[in-house]
Amino acid sequence: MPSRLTDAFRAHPVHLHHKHLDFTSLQELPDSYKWTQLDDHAHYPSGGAESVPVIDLSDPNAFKKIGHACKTWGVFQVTNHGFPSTLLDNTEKASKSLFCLPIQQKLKAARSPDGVSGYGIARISSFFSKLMWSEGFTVVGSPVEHFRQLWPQDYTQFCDIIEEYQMEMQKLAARLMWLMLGSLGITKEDVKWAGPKGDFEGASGALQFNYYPACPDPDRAMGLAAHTDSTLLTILHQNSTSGLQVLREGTGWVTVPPIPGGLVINVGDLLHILSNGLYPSVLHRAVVNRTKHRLSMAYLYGPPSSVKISPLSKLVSPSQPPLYRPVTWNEYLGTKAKHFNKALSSVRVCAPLNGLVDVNDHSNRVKVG
Ligand SMILES: O=C(O)CCC(=O)C(=O)O
Ligand SMILES: [Fe+2]
Repeated sequence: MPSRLTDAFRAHPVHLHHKHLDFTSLQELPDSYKWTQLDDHAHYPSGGAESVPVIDLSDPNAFKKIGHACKTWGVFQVTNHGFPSTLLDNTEKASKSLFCLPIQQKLKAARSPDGVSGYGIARISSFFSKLMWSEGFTVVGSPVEHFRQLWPQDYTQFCDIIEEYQMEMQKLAARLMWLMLGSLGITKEDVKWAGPKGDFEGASGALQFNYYPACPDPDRAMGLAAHTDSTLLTILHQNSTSGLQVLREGTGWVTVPPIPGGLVINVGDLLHILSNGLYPSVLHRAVVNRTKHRLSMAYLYGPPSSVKISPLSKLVSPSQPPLYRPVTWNEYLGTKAKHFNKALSSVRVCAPLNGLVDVNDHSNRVKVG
């Protein structure tokens, strides 16, 4: 499967040059990194009293709380999720040591224009005229090829950590899928592609490490511009520096504070489609910090490559017609590579019925070029 996901990216090359990545040499924010209000959603206020729900997975009411969080926020944090904490620590250490390598070393593992794995700037950079204050590393499938270039002597220990991380994340993602779908009344019979054991056997994930160095002028810089994820769901671990923000209708940007051992769960575009628009895929971004670096690790979870994702039949009725046409993950990634934040509207077949707001129509408020 990973090779199929790789194919989707190969079909939609992104030509980015990676030469701006030596942040350590920059004492001042260059103009090419200075974002204005027009470049993003800077005109939305930050703050507000509301906060993203935190849900303890050992709480007997977790199920109900997840459904409510998905409907009203499209994002929540989980604690007591059972993901091994030493594995989180070791993976964070591995990615920190990756980003701390000299730039020339990191560039040996640079992502090629038509590739998906490797080191480089955010793929969404091509939609913006300004550069983002971050660097990234993506792993799809085995990391061995790139890790050998980064750490010729001791790459195997890093590979072991990452492979275990992918395996554990896949298990947690399947569990979260059922909690999120179950809240909509969806059972294993309704999702044939979840496989006979209901463990989403053929599903797969990409691992995205993001590093945001301390920035001399954080108020004018942008770590990662506003976007939704092209996934079913995303599981994000962040280090102790805050920076992730989600856009809350009527409130503005809300910071998702790091909580020790907590994981952030986002509804992605494909779960939005599957839920026939009931769960919004949350618009989010990362801002940067003057004195502290920030690190995040996102597990981007998607369906098997052959599966067409469309609104689940239980969620469709004459009064709730399907809002989206069926798409595979690969097709959707292609649409995203072309239309970015307008991708969801481009696969929509039906306008929301009277009185229903299309929670994901960001097209009128996102500048994409
Ligand atoms: O760094 C973060 O908190 C956000 C990362 C993110 O949104 C992504 O990798 O898609
Ligand atoms: Fe994201």
